[in-house]
Amino acid sequence: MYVKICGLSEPEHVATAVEAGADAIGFVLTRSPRRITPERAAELAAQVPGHVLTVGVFRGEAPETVRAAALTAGVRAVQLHGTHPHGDFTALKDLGVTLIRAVDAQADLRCGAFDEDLLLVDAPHAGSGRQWEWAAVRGRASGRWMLAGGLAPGNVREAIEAAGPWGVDVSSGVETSPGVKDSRLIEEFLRNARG
Ligand SMILES: O=C(O)c1ccccc1NCC(=O)[C@H](O)[C@H](O)COP(=O)(O)O
Repeated sequence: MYVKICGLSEPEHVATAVEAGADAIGFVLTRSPRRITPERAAELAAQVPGHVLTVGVFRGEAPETVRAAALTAGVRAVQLHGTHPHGDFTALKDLGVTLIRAVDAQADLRCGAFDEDLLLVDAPHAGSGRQWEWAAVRGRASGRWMLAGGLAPGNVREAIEAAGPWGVDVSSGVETSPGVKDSRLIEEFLRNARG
C-alpha cells in the first residue's frame, strides 16, 4: 500500500514520516492553513532521501506559477487539485516530475486520462478532514490511484477495504489541530495503512 503524508511543515514531522516508511510527503504551496513557501519546502525537501517522493500541492494556479514554485521547492512531483484542464498537465510534462491529478469522485477516475502519472481521489473539499462515501469509487477508479478525504489511523483499514485503492493519502487525520501534525499519529497511520 502506497502511503502519502500531506501538509508537512516541520523538520521533525518530515523525519518521522520518512523513518516510519512513507512513500511520499506533500508540501502545500497553495491557499490553506498548511501553506508553506516554496523556499521553506526546499529546506524540508533537502532532508528527504531519494526513495521518498516530495510533492508540491497546488489548486487552480496557472502552469507557469506551478512550474516556478515547483522548481524553487525542488519537489519531484506536483499535485494539481480542482478542475485543471488536460492542457495544464501537458504544459507541465517537460518539467520532468511526477504529475498527480487530484479530483473528487464526480471526475474521470481513470489514472492517465489527463496524461498524469498518479490519480488522487479526494473529498470535494481537499484538506478538510471530512469523510465521504469511499465505497462509491470501488471499481470506478483505475490504475495507480490514491484514496484521500477524512482518513485517519482509526479508519484507514476500513477505507481501504471499502474502496480498494492502490494507495492512501492523509493530512487532517494525523494532526491535533489544522496544520499541526503529530508524530505519533503519523506512525500509527502508516502502521495501520499497511495492515
Ligand atoms: O491540505 C490542504 O489544506 C489542501 C489545501 C488545498 C488543496 C489541497 C490540500 N491538501 C491536499 C492533500 O493531499 C490532502 O492530504 C488531502 O486533501 C486529504 O486531506 P484530509 O481529508 O485532511 O486528510
